[in-house]
Amino acid sequence: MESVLKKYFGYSTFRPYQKEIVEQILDGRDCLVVMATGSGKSLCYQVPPLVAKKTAIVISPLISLMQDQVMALKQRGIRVDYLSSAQTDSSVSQKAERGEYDILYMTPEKACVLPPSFWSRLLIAGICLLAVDEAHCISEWGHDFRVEYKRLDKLRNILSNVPFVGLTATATEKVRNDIINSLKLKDTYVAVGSFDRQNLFYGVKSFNRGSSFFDKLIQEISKYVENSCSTIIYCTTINDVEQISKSLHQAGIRAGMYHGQMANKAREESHRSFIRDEFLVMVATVAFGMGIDKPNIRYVIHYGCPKSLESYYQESGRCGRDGIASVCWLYYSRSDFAKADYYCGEAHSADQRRAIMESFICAQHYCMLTSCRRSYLLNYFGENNADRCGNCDNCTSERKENDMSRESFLLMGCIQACGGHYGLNLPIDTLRGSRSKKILDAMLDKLPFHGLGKNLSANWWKALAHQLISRDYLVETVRDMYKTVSVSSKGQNFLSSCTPDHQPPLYLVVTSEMTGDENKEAGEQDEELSASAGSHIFSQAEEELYKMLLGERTKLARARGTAPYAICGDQTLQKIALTRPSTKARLANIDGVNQHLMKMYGDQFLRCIQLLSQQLNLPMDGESCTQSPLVKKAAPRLEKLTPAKLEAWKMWQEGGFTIQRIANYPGRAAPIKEQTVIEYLLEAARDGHPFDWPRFCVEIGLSKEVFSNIQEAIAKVGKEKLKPIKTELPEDVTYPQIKASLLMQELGAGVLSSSHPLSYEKHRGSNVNIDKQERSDCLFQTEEKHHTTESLTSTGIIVSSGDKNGRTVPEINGGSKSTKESAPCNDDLLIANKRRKSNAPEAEKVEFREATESSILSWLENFENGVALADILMHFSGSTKESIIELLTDMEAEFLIFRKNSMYKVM
Ligand SMILES: Nc1ncnc2c1ncn2[C@@H]1O[C@H](COP(=O)(O)OP(=O)(O)OP(=O)(O)O)[C@@H](O)[C@H]1O
Repeated sequence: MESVLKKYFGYSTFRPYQKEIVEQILDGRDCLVVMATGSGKSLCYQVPPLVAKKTAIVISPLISLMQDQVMALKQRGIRVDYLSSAQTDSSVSQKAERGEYDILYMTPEKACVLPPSFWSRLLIAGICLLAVDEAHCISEWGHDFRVEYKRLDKLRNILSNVPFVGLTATATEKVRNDIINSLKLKDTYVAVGSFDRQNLFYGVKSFNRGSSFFDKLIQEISKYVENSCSTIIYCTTINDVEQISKSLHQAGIRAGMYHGQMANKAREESHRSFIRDEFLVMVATVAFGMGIDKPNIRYVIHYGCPKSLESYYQESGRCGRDGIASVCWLYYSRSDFAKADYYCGEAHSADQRRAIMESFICAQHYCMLTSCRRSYLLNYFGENNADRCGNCDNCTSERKENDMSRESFLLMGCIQACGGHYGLNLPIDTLRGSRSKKILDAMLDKLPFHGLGKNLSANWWKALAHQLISRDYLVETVRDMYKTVSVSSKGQNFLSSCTPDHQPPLYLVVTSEMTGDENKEAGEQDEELSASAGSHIFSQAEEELYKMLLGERTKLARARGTAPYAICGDQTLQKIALTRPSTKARLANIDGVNQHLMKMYGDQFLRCIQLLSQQLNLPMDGESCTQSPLVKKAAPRLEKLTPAKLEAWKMWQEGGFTIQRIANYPGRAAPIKEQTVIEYLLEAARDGHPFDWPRFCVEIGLSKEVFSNIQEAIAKVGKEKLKPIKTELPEDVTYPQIKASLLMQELGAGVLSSSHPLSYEKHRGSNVNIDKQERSDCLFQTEEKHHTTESLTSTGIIVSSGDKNGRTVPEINGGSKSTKESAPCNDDLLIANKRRKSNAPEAEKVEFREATESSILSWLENFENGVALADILMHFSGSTKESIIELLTDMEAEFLIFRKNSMYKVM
């Protein structure tokens, strides 16, 4: 599976859940996959056909979406096509029947009208799965119901033994059950991932439509365009789409339009040009939503409050799908909130109308929120999250708070006095002393609150009301088409502790609506983020190189008639700009570089990298930054390490040596302490050098349990001093373990994300010499457990020592001796032995083996999880180090092997 992943997609690791899902599908099990937008659901159905060498059928709701996917997959060397009314090539169907495709996309309409003979022939040729993408369309409870989806159950009878897979990014419990029932899924493996899109910044602003707002918006968008970043502006009306497009054109920004009243051809053309980066801004209605799969959209603007949080999540989910930090701003004005009637017009029943109203109210609350936006969004989808995400406007900006106890008392008191029968307008008008007919008829002018709030604007009071709603002092209830506002029990408690002269303090945020600064801050906050998607990880020259590479990729794509992102992703180009590989092997090892890319454009890329790097005076094969460039928070310091530290780090990270081996390395004048080696390594990690945390945790015995104990101790006594932390912990917890935990905490997202419970479950086994029990609960575990220590004792041992040049020289040790007794410096061999599959040859015979392409390949095949360079050198001791490395390099460039975490594996 991993070989397929690297070979076709260029990635060396699966994202959370992907591997499990692929395994289940390959086992023939039905699956329901509910994972965030952009989380990589497609890969779950794209990998199995390449592993099983049978066709995958994918049902997809939109022709344009299928065409995009087909275009991108073809660039990966995958045999793929689609069937729909738009398909002009009549041979596709026959080729499909002969099993000539890895993946065949089709619309639900097409799937339902294909004759039984098509399916029986395909069954004979071999089908490995039927995937239903955007599966929420099957449910009337979903926000995008499509009646044709309901008829897909017919296929279940025809393809009774083929695993069915439903995939969606938005599905409530009700919708999930609907999908399972409608598709007749059996014994379903349900994978529900987090909805959190960590790389997205969420922000909201209220605004006044007008030229000053437009000017600011255009300035903002220009910055993205200058940095070759794509933007989508979602509007709620066609009128807005046209007006904004016009303003952009007048400002000299090329932008496309997409809405329901455009002719099909014009819409397709617009979509096509955007996907191909022919223009970088798309102004659209929600018609341009589901399935838009351009990975490098950096900015999504909502111009007006969306109709529901579901659609907001879907549309903002088009942003940053490649995982690079991206920005979503929502601009709303109060007039948007009056659109409830308009949206309710779509309803077919009273229930549906209520559901639409409720969704719309939640979207309004999202707009007015003063607390963490991500937390609110995730809660809405039933997921708990920390109170503050640190990556939304409410978490990042310093908000001024004032004591608004008197105003809250007046507003809640007035709402209460009005009997809780009205929406917000009437109580607020009463407070502001209105003498309108409605107020006089209801005798609200007789209330003691009448006129007490006339010094503040109606919008000010509404902004206060929304804060009180979001803090549960007030509740909104939908009755038929109307909503009413009343005081909650929390609000009652507050009121009962108030007198007209005294109210307990109630600090609330002073929002821009309260200060009347609506347009002042439009888009200002993300200025830093918008400057350039990758600028924080680049030097100036590297940034220049990155932009040049983007340009070269565009040229290449135009020449091939495809989209630039289909050649390779922005993230891959970022890594190329950072590392500037000089050889095919180094280029091939970059995440996102697949075999097809190497074959088609490898030489061209290498020439271009070399030329541009020379122009910019950048050395080739620069230091790579493995801290994810996606999350802005953890930018590496990359300070210079002393030679001793750098050497230790290189031996460990690149050479695959253990800490013990480095401490006792024979080439050293005198051994150093293992603890010193650990310090060196931690320093390298802190300085942003690539670092294999899972292996490190295994080596220092930092289990999940120890890690959480240390976290608890830190929470209790702080992190300033080590001693108090140590005192809090059981005696066997070591200082290195504490230091490593502190550093992991400090480095944050990039490191700790891998401690997700699932990745912990996934990473079993170990490649170092610690006992079985210890290994079983390590925090980060990287390898499968194939061998126990016991099985090693029967193995013949080669003890390695090194000559002055660091070359390994084999020595013979008795075949029956225990590993532990036999050698202080045989860790590398232990690594290899432990990784060997149970059917691997029993004993190492001491021979001076020669390395050839085939001898290396056939030996590596015995090691499912790969072999470190040191092991390979030791095993093929009949060849020189240089010749072995040259061979490995060639094989890597040819995609015969691949290197992951310093281990070489057969592809
Ligand atoms: N294991 C991986 N490593 C790196 N990138 C990946 C991996 N899996 C998927 N991706 C990339 O993530 C991006 C989003 O993936 P994909 O289109 O499958 O998302 P999705 O979950 O189907 O989203 P949506 O529901 O919004 O359509 C793609 O550019 C894809 O190539």
